[in-house]
Amino acid sequence: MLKAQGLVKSYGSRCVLHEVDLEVERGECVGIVGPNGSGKSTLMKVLIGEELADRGQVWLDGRELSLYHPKERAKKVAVLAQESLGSVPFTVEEVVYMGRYPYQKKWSWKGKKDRQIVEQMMKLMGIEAYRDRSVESLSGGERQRVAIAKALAQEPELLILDEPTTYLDIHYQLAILDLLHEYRQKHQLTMIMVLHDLNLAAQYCDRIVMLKEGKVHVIGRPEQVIQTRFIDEVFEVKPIILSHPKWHVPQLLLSAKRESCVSGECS
Ligand SMILES: Nc1ncnc2c1ncn2[C@@H]1O[C@H](COP(=O)(O)OP(=O)(O)OP(=O)(O)O)[C@@H](O)[C@H]1O
Repeated sequence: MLKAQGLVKSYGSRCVLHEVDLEVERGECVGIVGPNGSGKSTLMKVLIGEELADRGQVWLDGRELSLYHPKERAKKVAVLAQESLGSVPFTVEEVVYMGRYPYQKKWSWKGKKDRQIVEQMMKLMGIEAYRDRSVESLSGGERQRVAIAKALAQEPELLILDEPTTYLDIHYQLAILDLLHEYRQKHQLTMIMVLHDLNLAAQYCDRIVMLKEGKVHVIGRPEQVIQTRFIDEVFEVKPIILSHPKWHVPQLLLSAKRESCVSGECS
């Protein structure tokens, strides 16, 4: 579905992506993890053509990304950027309709299919009750669900999400990732998502790419990547790693550096 080869990107004299290669199969979910400033968002931007790489190439469905007309590309790829909606003076329903923009024809705006899909996505994300509310009046978590509904209304083949669980409480983190997982399986959707939470990445991603200073440090299945050694090398943290009792994927237990609390007294 997506192939990137030899991506190099600098801002001024600072190189933030060094020879990054990535291949993502159709229907696969790939997580991008790494410390702050390691180049995750920059990689996302290069993969969707929002930023141009200084070197290297990206192919989408076998065709070089730059050869796609923006509207044609938007039918294939939807993006949920960080803070993607910000404060916009539109209603929830209007924003979800914006996801249908790539399908807009001159004389047939808001056709039956557009209406059906917008309703379906609002229902899926549990935001129908807010349809007439201004997006500005929503909480961060509610706004995030509107942004995901808009992205899915695009009916993409590839969904790229930059920290989709930002602002979401633990209930909605799981609810949204479960919904996306289910939707992905039903529709053979390919997903690439930046996640800060390594435990969620291990549970929801088929493969994980761990970046360090703009380079791919390790790539593989969760059990190949979520290892104490790599986490120490990349994040400078030595976690305890356990196997999830239900899903048998690695899960991290972080240890505070201070002495632990014993019988309620913290030192
Ligand atoms: N437009 C820009 N101009 C200059 N430097 C930039 C620009 N965008 C990103 N950078 C720098 O590139 C580096 C990588 O940034 P990027 O946003 O890709 O990191 P990230 O891994 O997504 O970080 P975070 O986890 O904090 O979101 C950072 O040092 C950042 O300051």
